[in-house]
Amino acid sequence: MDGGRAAASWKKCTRAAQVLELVLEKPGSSWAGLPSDRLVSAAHAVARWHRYAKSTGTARAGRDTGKDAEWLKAASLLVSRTAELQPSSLAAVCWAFASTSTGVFLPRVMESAIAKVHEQAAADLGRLAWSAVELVDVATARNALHCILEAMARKMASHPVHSLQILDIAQVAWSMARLTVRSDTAVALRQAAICKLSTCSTCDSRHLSNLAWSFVKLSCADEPLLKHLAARAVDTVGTLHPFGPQELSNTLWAFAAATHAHTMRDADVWGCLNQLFASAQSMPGSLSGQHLANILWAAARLGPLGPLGPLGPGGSQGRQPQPGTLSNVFLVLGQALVRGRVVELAPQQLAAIVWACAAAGGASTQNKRSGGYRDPELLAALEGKMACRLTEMTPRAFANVLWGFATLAFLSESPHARARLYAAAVSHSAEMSAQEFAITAWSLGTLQAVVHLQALASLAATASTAQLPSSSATNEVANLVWGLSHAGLSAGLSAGLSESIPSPLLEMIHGSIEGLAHQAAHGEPIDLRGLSMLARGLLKLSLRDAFHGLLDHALVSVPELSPDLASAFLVGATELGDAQHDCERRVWAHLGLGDGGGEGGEGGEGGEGGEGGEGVQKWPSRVGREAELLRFVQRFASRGDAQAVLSMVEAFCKSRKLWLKVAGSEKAQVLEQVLETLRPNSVLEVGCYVGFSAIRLGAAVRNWGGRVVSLEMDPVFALISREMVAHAGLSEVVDVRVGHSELILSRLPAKSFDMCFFDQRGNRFLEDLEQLERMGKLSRKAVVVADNVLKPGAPAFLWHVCSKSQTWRTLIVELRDFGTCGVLDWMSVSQRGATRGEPPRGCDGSIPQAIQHLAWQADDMRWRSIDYHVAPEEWTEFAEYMKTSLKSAGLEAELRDIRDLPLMSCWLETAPDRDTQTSENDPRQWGLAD
Ligand SMILES: C[S@@+](CC[C@H](N)C(=O)[O-])C[C@H]1O[C@@H](n2cnc3c(N)ncnc32)[C@H](O)[C@@H]1O
Repeated sequence: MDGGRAAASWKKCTRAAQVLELVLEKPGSSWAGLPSDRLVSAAHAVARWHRYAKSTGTARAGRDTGKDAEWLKAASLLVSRTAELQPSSLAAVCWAFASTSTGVFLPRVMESAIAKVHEQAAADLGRLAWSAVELVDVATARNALHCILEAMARKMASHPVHSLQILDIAQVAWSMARLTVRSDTAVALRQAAICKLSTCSTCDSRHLSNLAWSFVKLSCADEPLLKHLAARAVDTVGTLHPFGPQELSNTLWAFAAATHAHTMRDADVWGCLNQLFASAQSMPGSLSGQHLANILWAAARLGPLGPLGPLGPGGSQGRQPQPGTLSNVFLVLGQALVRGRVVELAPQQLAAIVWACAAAGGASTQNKRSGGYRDPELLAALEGKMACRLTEMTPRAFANVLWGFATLAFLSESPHARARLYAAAVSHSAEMSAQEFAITAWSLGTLQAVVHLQALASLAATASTAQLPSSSATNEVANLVWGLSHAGLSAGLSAGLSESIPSPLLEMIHGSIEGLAHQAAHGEPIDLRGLSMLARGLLKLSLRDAFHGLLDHALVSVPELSPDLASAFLVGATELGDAQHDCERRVWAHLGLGDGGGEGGEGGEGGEGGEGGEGVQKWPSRVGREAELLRFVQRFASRGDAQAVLSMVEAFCKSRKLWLKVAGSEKAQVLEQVLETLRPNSVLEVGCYVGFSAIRLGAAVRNWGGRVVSLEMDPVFALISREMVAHAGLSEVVDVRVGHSELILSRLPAKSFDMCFFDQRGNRFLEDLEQLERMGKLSRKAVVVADNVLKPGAPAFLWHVCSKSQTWRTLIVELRDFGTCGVLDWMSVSQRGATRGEPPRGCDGSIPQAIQHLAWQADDMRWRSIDYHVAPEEWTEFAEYMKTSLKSAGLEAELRDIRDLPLMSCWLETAPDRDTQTSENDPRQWGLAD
């Protein structure tokens, strides 16, 4: 408690203290001789003293009034005299009993007080309501409160609202919220509160926080109430009654939980919340674990557009965040937790904090994007505490914790601890709601907890229909299906898994697909991310009918397919090979893009005719500059001249001062060097974009009869690439395939690759590499070249190929990125089949925490660069941070001068050992024209 308030309370309590000493400590005091009104005053004084001692935490009284023999004597005397007491005395005695833990006497006096409820003044009704909460029997408490509310309603109807005090309103509303009593009186009370708040000059912070908390709990905190509360709260900050820890925690919780606060975005309300967060940051040591949990939850829930603004880059680059920012709230309060408060947390509070950390940047179960506050020390502390309380966690807490850990990509370093948490979550899944069940499936899939996912899948087989998502909840169905499908994929089981899908789940999937038409007809928003997850999940589970149904319905109901969804459809359409449904053509037509050029075909004839000419493709506006690039190339590079196409792409970037995400300049030299040295016959590229590097790879391997497969998840880019490749005269060498690597790697023709170029999202590098290895799609001495392994980075992949796996030998080359004002970057060149020395000690196969953290930061930065503009200086700072952090993990560039590149030829073992010589150059294996 702060000094100001303590002093004020002290003054009020001086008399109470005197009475206490006089009455309770005087030996031989005779209660029986006191008249009833004196007894009531004494009870009042004792209660006041008790409350004061409790709230200040001072045990000055050194006594627990609830057990004090003298007080108990007085209390029982009061009970025996209830018939003599006036209504207001009855209310005072109830209040005294409720305040002094002498609840055993409360029911009788309350009964008498309720019998005279209509004679009570408004202030007494407030006290009575407050006291009713202390009744042990909840039904009796609710009945009493209903009587009090009725009396209050009458009072409000017959008296001017001004006659009520804020305290009376707050007490009644608080009691309703605590006892979950719903009544129309709540609305009248809210109006009375608004009226009082608009006229009173200062308010006690306790009343404000109680009003906010209670009306939000009663679901009737409307916009005017929140605005008035915020205005009074701002006046209160800095007065004798500033917000203490409990008031801060309750008020911030209430504003975050009130749906209006999210939509109204009122500058005054935001200003008030900002001040309250600042107060919380100024007193981390006074906040209990519960307060910290509430405040962090509120900070996350108010979202990146909230009073504290978006989660800044501070956390992701090891910078100290600015005061008054969301990152700083998490930093300051997170440190308070790590420094000892975690031990106080109940399981639900632990779960709320993990959830808050993950949701802080705007991630939700619908949207896993950048952000989140990922402090490994805090997460490890929370996880450690949770490990001791697993049996007390509710199913909801498990779902929240797993979602948080999956979103923050936090895997405990102890496989044992991890497995215990997952197993406990699965064992509680039978009691989970549909939403929790679906989120748990998604989380276990993301965390790659294959064994536990399989256990969950078998539980889904016996789950009650109530537990499976309703078919209208597309997002939940998608989370569930995608999560389950991930178990199959990771375990290499995808085919045949469809048989183990329980029929209620199948019905639900079909129901949700059929619901699309209804959603579209009623103008309800369609969750495209959910649909693409569902499409990928169905494909991986080989649920052909459902996939077909989804495709058919989506083509009718979704006006614009997202690239992700369209590419999943195209992968599936090719696989279904269903001429009758003509799926592939319909998807391309839906994208407004002719027939998509077919597999490895020449693509649509491009731009010789110039803008608007016949046969010219009309590209979607989102690919404006890529379409312009294609027209530029078609216009200025001679057809069939691959080198000219490459030069024109670079010229286009220079002339337009544009940065295109292509591996040009020094990065191109690394590719050339590997190609020349290794002369690979079969090359796989993941991430084709506009085909720039695919053309470079194709032009090289054509010299020795090799082939290139290049994967692109965005169908429109894939089509542009095909046109670029065709213009370069390489359609017979380069096969551009549409699809996300997650889906398409397993669908590539049965052959192995001598060289791979990874240029997709860095955090997929490792997953894709492991999948290729599992499927035996790499030749024995295959080389994997990976781009952007410093900026934004691919730490988990680097750690795997440099430190963990014994089968890879890696050279890291430091160079300048193409077109970003020369920001530093790394490319890695890893060769398979070369054994290195002993594995690092203690290496049990799990990714070290420091690497996991860097991987998450890399992903965060990548998303930020997609969502917002990231300036070159910020990239430079990030690259430096990554470099230092990777160095601490033992990962460093060995080749720093691009002129030393020829040295690579000594390092690479040439003439890769090929496993499948026979089939490699059969064009039919590649889906290319003969
Ligand atoms: C950096 S660009 C590739 C540039 C290209 N390699 C070049 O140098 O010309 C990355 C591309 O990869 C695609 N992509 C990202 N993740 C992918 C994945 N998992 N599978 C297939 N394509 C992916 C993106 O759509 C994007 O077009």
